[in-house]
Amino acid sequence: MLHLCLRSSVKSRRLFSICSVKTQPRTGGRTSAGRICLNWGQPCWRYPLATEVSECTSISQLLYKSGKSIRQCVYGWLRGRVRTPHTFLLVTSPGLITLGLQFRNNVAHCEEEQRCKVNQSPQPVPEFNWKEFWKFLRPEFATLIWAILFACGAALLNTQIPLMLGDLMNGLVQCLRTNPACYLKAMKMPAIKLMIAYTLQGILTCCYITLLSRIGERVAANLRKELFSTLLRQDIAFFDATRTGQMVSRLTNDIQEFKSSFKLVISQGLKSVTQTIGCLVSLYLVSPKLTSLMCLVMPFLVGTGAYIGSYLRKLSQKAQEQGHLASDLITTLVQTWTKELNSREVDEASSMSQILGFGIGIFQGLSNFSLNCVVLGTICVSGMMLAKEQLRAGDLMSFLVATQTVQRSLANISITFGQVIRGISSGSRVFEFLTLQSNIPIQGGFQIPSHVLVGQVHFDNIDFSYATRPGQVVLHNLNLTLPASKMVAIVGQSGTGKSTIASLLERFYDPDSGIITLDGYDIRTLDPQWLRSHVIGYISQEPVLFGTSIKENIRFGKPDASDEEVYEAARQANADGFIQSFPDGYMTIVGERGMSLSGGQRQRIAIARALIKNPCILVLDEATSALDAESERMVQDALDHIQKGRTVLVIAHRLSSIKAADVICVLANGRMKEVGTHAELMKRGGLYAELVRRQTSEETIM
Ligand SMILES: Nc1ncnc2c1ncn2[C@@H]1O[C@H](COP(=O)(O)OP(=O)(O)OP(=O)(O)O)[C@@H](O)[C@H]1O
Repeated sequence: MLHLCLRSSVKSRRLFSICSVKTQPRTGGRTSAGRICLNWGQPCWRYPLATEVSECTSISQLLYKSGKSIRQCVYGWLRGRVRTPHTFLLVTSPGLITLGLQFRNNVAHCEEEQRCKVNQSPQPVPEFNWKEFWKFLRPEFATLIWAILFACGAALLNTQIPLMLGDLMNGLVQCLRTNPACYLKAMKMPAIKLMIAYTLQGILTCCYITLLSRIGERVAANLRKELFSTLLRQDIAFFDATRTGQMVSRLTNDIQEFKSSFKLVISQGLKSVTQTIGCLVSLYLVSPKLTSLMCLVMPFLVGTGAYIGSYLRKLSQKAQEQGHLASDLITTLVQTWTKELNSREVDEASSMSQILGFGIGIFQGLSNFSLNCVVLGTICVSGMMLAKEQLRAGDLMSFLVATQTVQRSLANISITFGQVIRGISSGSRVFEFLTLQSNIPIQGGFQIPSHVLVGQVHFDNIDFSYATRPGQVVLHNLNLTLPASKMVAIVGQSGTGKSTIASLLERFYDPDSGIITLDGYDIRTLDPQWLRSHVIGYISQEPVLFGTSIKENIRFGKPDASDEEVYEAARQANADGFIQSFPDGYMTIVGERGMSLSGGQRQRIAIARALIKNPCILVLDEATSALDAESERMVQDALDHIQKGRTVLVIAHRLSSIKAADVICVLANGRMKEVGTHAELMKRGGLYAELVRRQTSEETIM
């Protein structure tokens, strides 16, 4: 068995397309029938050469014939005559090896990024929802097909341009050798062809980039709108469990990343793959010998570059983290101005950045050096071939331009691989939120006609825990009745579940067991939107005002309210006086979250907002506890005034404000401990009496 490799002294130019040949030698260097092995490292493709080999008289003849045979095979395959993937693999395998290396590096890098993200938040990355993606892509599908066609067209033209350049050069050399006067004539046709190719390529590039950006932007805008309305439809339990930053990140970063990846995969990925394959075939057709040399060198160079690149990326990530640490420290120091800026973190960040700079310098220097060596090597080898007339000057030019196109395309494919993985992760996160279903619908259900609505509420054997803390039972077997048009107060120590009762009544959450009824109807059968916007008026300790005018803030309670209704609600809430005293009156802008108003003024606007919907049930959740004595008196006056004729649930810390309640319920550890009027509970001398006694003595001390 004879093994010959590329570095053999055989001179035939066609032999460089083969890596090894295995034959059965006869005597005297003659060969018998055998196989030629197209071998790139490991034995892989075998191409039988029985007839030709049997005619060979020497190894060199055999090699010559085998090279020719493979070339014929390539041409044959290109013309669709030979149905074998062997030759295709021969041409593309070095590229595939290179891509494999780069892909491995990119995947490793992305996995690392993923691990970092996972470390920050223990959420696993969900699966990409192709069905959901298709819903958004379908309206743009026709445009997408055009974009793909244009991108492939541009790529195919790119593969032809080096060959055209070669033709131009060959024509030119030929003309200068034979008859320099015919220079213009010789140049004309190839130059026109090239011009057409350049123009077409430019138009196609412009078309596919425009179309892709149109598709990307439309899909992203639709995703954003749909995601936003899906988030709005979620119940409060979802917002308890999800960080605001996480939602904002999905609405902005993830959609942005997904859009960029989508565009990049079509524009760069598709184009680069087409260009790489096309140019490799062109290279082989121009010179199999030079192509084989290139294919030996390139995987090594690109692979090494990819390894160094991934090391530099890691280094850059570390330098960035160190930079963040240093800037956090600087922020702290700037806030306090206490210490000298003489820290290890800052020095560490500086030295890491310097190492990174050194690494980048080495990398760039090495890549410039090696790529220039490749060009020089190609010119040297091709110079010999030129001298022996095995190659023409134009072929050399085609070869160099096509090699550069392949290099660029391989680099782009490598970037695209990483981007695909990042895009799929971002898309998965977006679609995960898009397909969320709320446990409590935002609207839909029965609405009790207003003429029969009396506002009697009953909590029957309620058990409840928050989903985010399933181990902590907040309400145990709670029974509570809010009689129609009466005032019920709930008191108890902090954290006993008072506000939770109000949240259950508004149906922000559903109880784990038990049932809450309004006029005998289970509130789960009622329309939640109607319940919140027409039946219940909720006034909390910290009212939320929007950064718009006072009038709009009040009207928020009833969007179709007339100006007169707004003024009437403000009068009932004791707010009209101070609003009129402002230069802009009802058009006064309240500032972000109402910060340009006092606490008492904010609270009275919130009361007016609750009143404008004329609710049948009023929930006052520590509505006056954040106010000073004067503001509290004014707000309390407003509250006393508006409570008449409504069912009122008061949650209060200041027990003096609920003495007049029809029923006072004392809650401890989520259980109802005492129920009665102020007088009854004081007489009983239990928990309520103890709370009153403690609060009175605290107030006396103050
Ligand atoms: N969204 C939530 N997720 C998880 N646990 C919660 C949530 N809201 C309240 N809790 C917990 O439920 C328990 C009852 O809270 P709740 O706000 O109902 O108490 P409270 O009696 O109104 O207290 P305070 O008088 O201080 O307002 C507390 O232990 C609280 O930590």
